[in-house]
Amino acid sequence: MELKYNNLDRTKAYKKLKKTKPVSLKKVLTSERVKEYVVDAGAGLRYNYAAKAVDDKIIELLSQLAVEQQLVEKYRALLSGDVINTGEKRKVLHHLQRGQLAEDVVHEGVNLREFYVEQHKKAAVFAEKVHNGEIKSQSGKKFDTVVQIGIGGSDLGPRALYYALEQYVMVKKGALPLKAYFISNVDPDDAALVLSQINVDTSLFVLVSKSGTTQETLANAELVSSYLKEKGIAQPKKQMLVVTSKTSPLAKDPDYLESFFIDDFIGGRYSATSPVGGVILSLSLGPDVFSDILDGAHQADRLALESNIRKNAALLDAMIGLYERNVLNYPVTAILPYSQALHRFPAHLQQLDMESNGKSVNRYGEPISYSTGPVIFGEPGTNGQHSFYQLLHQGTDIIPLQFIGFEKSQSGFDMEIDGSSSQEKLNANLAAQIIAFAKGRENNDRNKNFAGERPSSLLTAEQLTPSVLGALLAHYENKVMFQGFAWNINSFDQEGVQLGKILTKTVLSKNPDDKVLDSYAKLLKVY
Ligand SMILES: O=P(O)(O)OC[C@H]1O[C@H](O)[C@H](O)[C@@H](O)[C@@H]1O
Repeated sequence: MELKYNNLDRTKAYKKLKKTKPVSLKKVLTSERVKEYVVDAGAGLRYNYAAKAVDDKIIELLSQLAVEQQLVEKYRALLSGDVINTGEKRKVLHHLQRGQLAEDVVHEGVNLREFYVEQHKKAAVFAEKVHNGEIKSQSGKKFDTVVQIGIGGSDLGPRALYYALEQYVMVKKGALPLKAYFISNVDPDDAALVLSQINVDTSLFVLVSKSGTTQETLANAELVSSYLKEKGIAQPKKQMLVVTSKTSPLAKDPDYLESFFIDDFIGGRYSATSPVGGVILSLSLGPDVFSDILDGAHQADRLALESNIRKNAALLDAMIGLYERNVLNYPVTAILPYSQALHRFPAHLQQLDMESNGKSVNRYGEPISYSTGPVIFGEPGTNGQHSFYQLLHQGTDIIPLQFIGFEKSQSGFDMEIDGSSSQEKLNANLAAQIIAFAKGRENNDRNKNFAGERPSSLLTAEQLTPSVLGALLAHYENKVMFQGFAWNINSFDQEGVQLGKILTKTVLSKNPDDKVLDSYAKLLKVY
């Protein structure tokens, strides 16, 4: 099928959506709807949209929009290796890291699925050798710690996934194969704190940079190397692994203990299921756990091919999000996991969503006249309830909410206090919030009045397991992708991060040609 890339405001369905009347949650949210408005999101994850301000008519128009913008067809084209990242003229192949859904993608004579599988296997074999003591530290000891040095996509996804499963693996395996730490910020206090907490003699370091040129990561690698030398480790690179692309300056250095490769077709924020996440997660949690994450992600990727919007959780979530952004004009979306293990997951989604869809030009570089990606933020519940929920309930803006919740805890550590377990209390809070936001409560005292009509969705599963986590990760990646297609933007480049990098260089050269920049640099004692 021939693909057409049209701006959102040129579609018929969008014009019809603009004319629809808002749906009242107080009227439509029934217990039947809670049971019916559910879609399988893969690996036991379910997307419940009963408390979203949509009805059958709006969903039908969202479905028409998805058809008109050829969203699933564009996803298929992406899977087949089309150059979807038009800005950088690149294929977009993160899905291929976790399984094949289209014909082989061959680039310059290389079957890329085979290349990705080979790198995953290499990471698994390496991790096993570290775990069984075949690969030891320079002083002949077994490694017990792994530290990732990377930033942005080379940090946020892997870090969020590690914390999401740390407890789960400790309970399942009795102990973590290796404990993981992360150094990302060029703020020297970040590295200092991590280094003060570990035994460097038994620590492996994973230097992760797709480009191999990121200032913060290279500075931290040097900082760590010199610290290791100070601590008597003669060859720091022999305790360091590299994850990078084959074309990066880091790829050529044979002194590192081992190197793992990705390619230009895996965007940083989409790289958690590549060796960027795979090396540290295989070392810290085990290759079996990483493989289950890939499996869950693949299940979600497969479901995202479904053309019926009511059976395609990522597509439905994407289109409801678009309706909230472009028709209801809500500028922010909150991610609220009722799971402490997901405490870094909103931070990952901030990059995933905002770096992908924070764009003002279409894929051809032409200005667009409608809103694109929302501001994303979030914190786990119930902590957030005691922090910013005041604004969510009674603030002047309506902020759509994305709840995430699980029936069971990961640890099983719990007891009944005042007639309920802590897990029951957690989920009672979650259920209560959904209703409080949707239905509100009238009070003659305006200060105590809850207007309600604040929409939310709920992603839920029995437990946060590796495969559920993989499905959750892929669900959001695919949601962001579908929204980008619908807005006709390129979700896979990030030119917006460049200007700051360029100006930083001019400051560090101690001679910026902008006088105001010079004043700020002096104020901050850069020179
Ligand atoms: O992996 P690297 O090449 O070091 O890149 C790390 C990060 O830095 C860049 O500035 C981009 O904004 C991110 O998308 C990227 O993930």
